[in-house]
Parts: sequence; C-alpha cells; structure tokens
Amino acid sequence: MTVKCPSKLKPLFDYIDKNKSRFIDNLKNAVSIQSVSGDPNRRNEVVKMIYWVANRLTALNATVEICDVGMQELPDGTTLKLPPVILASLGDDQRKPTLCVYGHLDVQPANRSDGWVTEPFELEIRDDVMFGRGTSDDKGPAISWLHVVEAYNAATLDLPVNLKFCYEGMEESGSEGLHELLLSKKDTFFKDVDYVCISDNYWLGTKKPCITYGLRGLCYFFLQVSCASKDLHSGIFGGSINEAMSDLIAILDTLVDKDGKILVPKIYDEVEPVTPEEKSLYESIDFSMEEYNQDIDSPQLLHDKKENLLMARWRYPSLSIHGIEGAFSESGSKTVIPKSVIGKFSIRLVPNQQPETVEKLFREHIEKQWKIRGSANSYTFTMLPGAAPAWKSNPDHPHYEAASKAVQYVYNIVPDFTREGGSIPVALTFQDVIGKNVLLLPMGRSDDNAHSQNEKLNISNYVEGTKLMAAYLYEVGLLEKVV
Ligand SMILES: NCC(=O)N[C@@H](Cc1c[nH]cn1)C(=O)O
Ligand SMILES: [Zn+2]
Ligand SMILES: [Zn+2]
Repeated sequence: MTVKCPSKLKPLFDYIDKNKSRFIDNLKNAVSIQSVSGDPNRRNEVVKMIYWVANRLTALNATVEICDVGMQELPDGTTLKLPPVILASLGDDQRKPTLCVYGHLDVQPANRSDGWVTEPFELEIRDDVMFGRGTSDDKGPAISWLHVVEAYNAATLDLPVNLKFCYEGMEESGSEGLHELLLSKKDTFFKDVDYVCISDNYWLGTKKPCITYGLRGLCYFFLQVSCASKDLHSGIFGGSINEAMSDLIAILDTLVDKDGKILVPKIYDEVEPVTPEEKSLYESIDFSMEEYNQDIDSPQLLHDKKENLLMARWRYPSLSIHGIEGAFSESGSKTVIPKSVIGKFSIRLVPNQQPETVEKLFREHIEKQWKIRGSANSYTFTMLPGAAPAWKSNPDHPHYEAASKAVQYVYNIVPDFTREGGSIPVALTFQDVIGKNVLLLPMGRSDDNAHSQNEKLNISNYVEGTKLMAAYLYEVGLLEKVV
C-alpha cells in the first residue's frame, strides 16, 4: 500500500509538466559546456559550467559564494587552478529544517569516436531519451533542484526548507579541494544543515525507483614502468632489453584473477562479515540479473545468484584495470617498444577498508612482485589524490521515510532501499563533518550509460524526478530540525 499524494503538491507537478520543454532546453545548454574535469585543457569549460549554474542561482535570489579551493598538482608536476565550488543559500527561517543538496557539474570525457551514436556534447532527443554527456551524471539531476525552486516560486508556495547548495566541478576526478572546504565551513555555512541529499546515482534497474544508503569508496593508482629514454624499434632492440610494457602487464596480471578475486594479500581482512540479517535484505530487492546483463551483453556474469551479484557490487571490494598511458593504441600496426608506460587501475573500497592501509598493501604487493619479476627496469607507484573510504548510512532514519513517501507520491510504488558500487567521496565527508543524515535520491535508470558511450536520461525520469525532488522538499519540511 502506498501513501496518497498531498493536494498541495499538485500545482508544483503541473508547473513541472508545463515547463518540460524549457527544462530540457536548460539541460541542452548545460550539456553543450564540455566540463571534463579530467582534461586540464578543458578546465575553463568546468569554470564556465560553475558560473552558468551560479548565475541561475543568483537569479533565483540565492546568496551565492564562489569558493576558491586552491591548486591541483598534475602528474607531470605542473599545477593548475582547481575550479571553484558553489556554496549557495536560499532562506534562513529558524522554524524550518535546513537541507543541503550536493551535485557535480563536471563530467567524464567523451568522444564521438569512442562509439557514440550522437555528438556527446550536443543533447539529442530520440523518443523519450535525451542523449548527451552529463545528462544523467550529474547535470540533469543537479539543475533539477533549481527547477524545483522555480516551481515553488511560480506556485507561490513558500519553500518548506531552508535550502543550501554545494556544487563542485571535480567530482569525476576525486573531488580535490572539496573535503578541506567543507571542513573549513563546518561551523559557518554548514552549521545549521539538518539533512543532506545527493542526487548522483541511478535506479537499480530500469523500472523501479530506489533510495540509496551506501556507496563504495575508491583508491586510484598509477604504476609507471620505464625502460629507455625514447621509443624504440622492436627490430633493433627487441630481445635486447627488458621492455616496460611486458613488465607492466606482468605486474598488472598479479592483481586480480579471472573470477574477480583480488590477489593482493590481506586485502579482504577488514571487510565486514555478512550477517544473516544482511543476507535476508537482498532477497526482497527488486533486481533482474537478466536485465542487468541484457544492457551490456557480457558473455557471462561472475555470479549466478542475485544476492551474490548485489553483494559483489555493494559490499565487497573490486579491482578494475582502466588503461595504459604511453602504449601504442591507434589503429594499424606499429613495431614500437614504448619507452615508458603508466598502468592505471583502481579498487572500490567497502566499509572498514581505509585508503592508507589499502595503499600500503598494494605497495608491498607490487614491490614483492617486482622482485620476483627480476627486471632491470625501474617503476614508480602512486595513489592519486581524492582516495576515499566507503559510505554507509542508516535507512531506518526518518529522513529515509520522508524520501520514501515522496517516491510514493510520484511513482505510486514503495521504493527499495539500495546500496551502490560507485563512489561519491563527499557523502562520507558530509556524514562525518556535518554529522547529519545523508541520503541519495537517484533520478536516472541503471541503463543510463554513465561514464560510457551514449550516456542518456529518459525525459520521463527527468520530469518525474524533478517532481520527486519537489515532493521530497515538502516531506523534509515536515521533519524535525536536528540542530
Ligand atoms: N556518479 C558518481 C560517480 O560517477 N563517481 C565517480 C567518482 C570518481 C571518479 N574518479 C574518481 N572518483 C566514480 O567513478 O564512482
Ligand atoms: Zn556523478
Ligand atoms: Zn560519474
């Protein structure tokens, strides 16, 4: 049985429906800004995107602060200014609870040549689907909070909460600078915050909304192996030296086996044991392994039971090898021995695992494997800034009940409470620094292709998701103030 939607929300929902085309146009403009945080050459685009949103917040009468968060040190030793972070406030009524919403305005890289069917930075609509980088992760959800404020204003309804916005431009590159900013603003901007909401993840499937109370953490590593001062002809030098690429591949091959088991000793030591209560949680979750695989077309999933697959995504660490910089990767054949290559891999962390401990285990493992390999070459091993532990909240908190009611008003279904395998480092900072309940309210679907080719957001998710945010604000307004 679901709860009935309060009539007060009707004018908001009507406004959102009526203004759908304009909201889509706004997203089209946002997508056209190529705010790729991982590309130093497009840093000005990230800054442009930050100001694009800041100006809109100002137009909504928010008090907007553009916060400088310092410099980024790039792997080649040069430095680059980090994009500023937006901290904005709307309302300061001591009788209302204060909600802080977080979003990120940067995106993952995307090139048409990667296999996109549309131009990644030009929003293209096909039936109910809007294709474009950032539509789902995270420009669509981030700008929807602004549309919600607009809807409340247009319906001449007082905002049910004091609203604070924390929008950054480096999430896809480890949220550099953000943690320190939050710490420095703990007793000022964040002092009165009662609840935190992040809309930056996805439904577990394609049909049923969910509310998310856990994320994995992340450590990202670079392993560089060098063998010469310049690239070499393999006909002249092949067989005469230890090759950097062969050494790198040999070491990468010692990290994870074909069943996904991480081979670094002691890596599973800290992982929380599964309790019978936890096991029973998975049974009721609405999740189809067939649908999950149908979308990606993998020859075989590593798990044959729903529970085991969900546990592998939510509560066990996983290791992925992402790429090799410096390796020949163009089409055609080139008989080259690369002089130096950088292997890039990461591990998703789970509760109890700490980045410092994990880094130490990896460093020791690589040192040992390098000795076994016995190569004459040299290597450097680095953990990138922004490593973060996992985050887990308490879904029995009234904040989660409020969000569940909001889902029921819009979708007429009781949502599942889920965890997710991705990482949003700031979720834990909000929980630890602000000490308040954090909740993830996803807008998009599991098949939105975040980080992949043909990222999309369904128009229906965009529109109903905006209504969900409006209904959620209403319900949070009914909660107790915490401070
Ligand atoms: N929508 C959240 C997300 O995609 N987070 C990234 C975070 C990241 C990327 N590189 C470093 N951190 C993720 O990969 O989970
Ligand atoms: Zn995101
Ligand atoms: Zn992302």
